[in-house]
Amino acid sequence: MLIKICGISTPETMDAAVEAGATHVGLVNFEASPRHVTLEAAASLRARVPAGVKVVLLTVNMAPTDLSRAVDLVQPDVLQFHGRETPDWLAKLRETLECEIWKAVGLRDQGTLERCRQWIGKADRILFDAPAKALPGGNGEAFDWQLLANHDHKMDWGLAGGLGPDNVAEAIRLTAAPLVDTSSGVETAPGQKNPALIQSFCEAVRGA
Ligand SMILES: O=C(O)c1ccccc1NCC(=O)[C@H](O)[C@H](O)COP(=O)(O)O
Repeated sequence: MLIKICGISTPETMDAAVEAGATHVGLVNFEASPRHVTLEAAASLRARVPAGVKVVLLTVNMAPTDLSRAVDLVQPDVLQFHGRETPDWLAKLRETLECEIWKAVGLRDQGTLERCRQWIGKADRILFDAPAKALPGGNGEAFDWQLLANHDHKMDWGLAGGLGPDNVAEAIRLTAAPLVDTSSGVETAPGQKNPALIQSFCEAVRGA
């Protein structure tokens, strides 16, 4: 089971996520987010992460030149896109960059799920999240997990949106998600990650 702790912004919580057994750690580069880290700070946090744990850099509608600087500086294992990026652009990045390309999609209804087929062969993984609200992600809201129950997935995927230590086991049971992602659910306030909650989340996933 893959576990992503997203929106890490301090060395202490990065270390806590790694020690708790996260397989992926997320860094948000989006100024409107309470979890925003500059590319320089992201590079410094990235340097603490041991081989074997994948670093995910999140961007929203980043210009191609800025993206290339971000990749050079942070050297992420995964780029996660939360904006209006097109399938063709992501496919091109997938061909040219060495990192994995993930696309986050706000899952509103069955129609959204069907339109997600457009990412097959264009992205390495799709991350089903709650529909965007104030932020494109990290809003701490769950969507209707029943949409994914028994769904015939044609590409790698993950589940995000309002997951925390108390509900992640139920989410896994209902959806059989191979990867779960949390941000707000392991915080005591927006942007304030808590090591004990990170540990509880990882334990709840492993116990599911
Ligand atoms: O976390 C943010 O602030 C954020 C801002 C802009 C784009 C994406 C963002 N987060 C993306 C994530 O992968 C979150 O972990 C995911 O949306 C789940 O968040 P939450 O519901 O708070 O657990």
